[in-house]
Amino acid sequence: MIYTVTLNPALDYFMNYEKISLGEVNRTSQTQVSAGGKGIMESRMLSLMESPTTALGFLGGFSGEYIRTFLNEHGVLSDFTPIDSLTRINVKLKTEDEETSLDAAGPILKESDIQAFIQKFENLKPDDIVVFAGTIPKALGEDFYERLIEKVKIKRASFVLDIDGQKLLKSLKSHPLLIKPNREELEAIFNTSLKTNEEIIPFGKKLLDMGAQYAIVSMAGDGALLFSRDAVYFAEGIKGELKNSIGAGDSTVAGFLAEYHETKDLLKAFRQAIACGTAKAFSKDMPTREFVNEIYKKVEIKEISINGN
Ligand SMILES: Nc1ncnc2c1ncn2[C@@H]1O[C@H](COP(=O)(O)OP(=O)(O)OP(=O)(O)O)[C@@H](O)[C@H]1O
Ligand SMILES: O=P(O)(O)OC[C@@]1(O)O[C@H](CO)[C@@H](O)[C@@H]1O
Repeated sequence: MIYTVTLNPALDYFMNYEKISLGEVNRTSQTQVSAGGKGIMESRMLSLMESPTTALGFLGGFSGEYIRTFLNEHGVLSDFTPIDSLTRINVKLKTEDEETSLDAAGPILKESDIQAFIQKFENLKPDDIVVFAGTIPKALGEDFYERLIEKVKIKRASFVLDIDGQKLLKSLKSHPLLIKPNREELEAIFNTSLKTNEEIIPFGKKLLDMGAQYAIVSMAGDGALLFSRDAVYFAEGIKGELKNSIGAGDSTVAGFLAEYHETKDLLKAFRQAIACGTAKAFSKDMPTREFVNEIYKKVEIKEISINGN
C-alpha cells in the first residue's frame, strides 16, 4: 500500500482570467473546485494508475467534507482524521501567461486529533511506502515529519519526501526512497542559482550523498533529472498546451511510485513519472488514463555521464 500524508489539505479554488488588474473588480465565469493538498493529489494520481493507495491527514469543516466526498466519488481510498477546525481553501489564479497561488495557513489541531492520527502508523507493513507531502500546520511543530519518519522506520516501511527547504535536508539521514525538489527548491536549499543540467547535477548528487536513495529534480517545461547511485538520467520537457500545472510535481511523484512499487524498474518508473506530471500539466484537472498513456509514448530519457555530457 502507498499511504500519502497530507497534514495540510486544501480545497483548491481555480479562477481563470485573461488578465488580472490588482485593486479593481475582476470577474470570471471560469472557476473550478477541486480536492487538493500534495498528498491528496498524489493519491488521486496513484488511484488513476490503479496503484493501491490510501490518503491520510486531517480534514474538517465544510471544505474537509467536500474533499472527503470528492475522493469517495472518485474511488480514492482515504482514512482522514476528523477535526473541528476548517480545512483551508487555496485560491489558484490563472491568467494567459502566469499561474499564481494564494495559499492559506493550516487549521488548528487538538492533541487528541494528533494522537488519533499517529495511531494509524501502527498498522504499517514493511512493503508499505509512506509519502509525506506539503506544508505542516503550525500546531504540529516543525519537526513533525521527523517524528512520523521514526514511526515508519520502526515498522521497516519506506518513505518519500515531497517537502521543501531545510526540513527536507534534515530528514535525508533517514534515507528516503525518493525526494522530488523542483529546481527553485534546490536553489533555495543550497542558496545558489542553477540554470543548466551541468550546474544542477553536482547538487542533485549531494542529495544522494546526504542519504536520499533516489532524487528527481523537476524543471517544469524543461523536464526533469533523475539521480541514482549508478547514473543520472535526463527526460526532456514535452511540448504541449499548459492548462494547469498545479499538482504536476505531485503527479510526477505518484507516477514514479505507481511503477516502482509494482516492478522496482527505475527507468520505467522515471518514464511513468514524466508521463503523469506532463499529462497533469496539460489537463485542467486530473488527466485521463488514456492521455497519460499517450504522453508516455513521447517520453525520451537519456543517461548523462558524470561530467554532464
Ligand atoms: N509547462 C510544462 N510543460 C511540459 N511539462 C511540464 C510542464 N509543467 C510541468 N511539467 C511536467 O511536470 C513535472 C513537474 O513539474 P514542476 O517542476 O512544475 O513540479 P512542481 O514545481 O513540484 O509542481 P507543483 O508544486 O505545482 O505540483 C515536470 O518535470 C514536467 O515533466
Ligand atoms: O502548502 P503546501 O502544502 O506546500 O501546498 C498546497 C498546494 O498548493 O499544493 C497542491 C499542489 O501541489 C495544491 O493542491 C495545494 O493547494
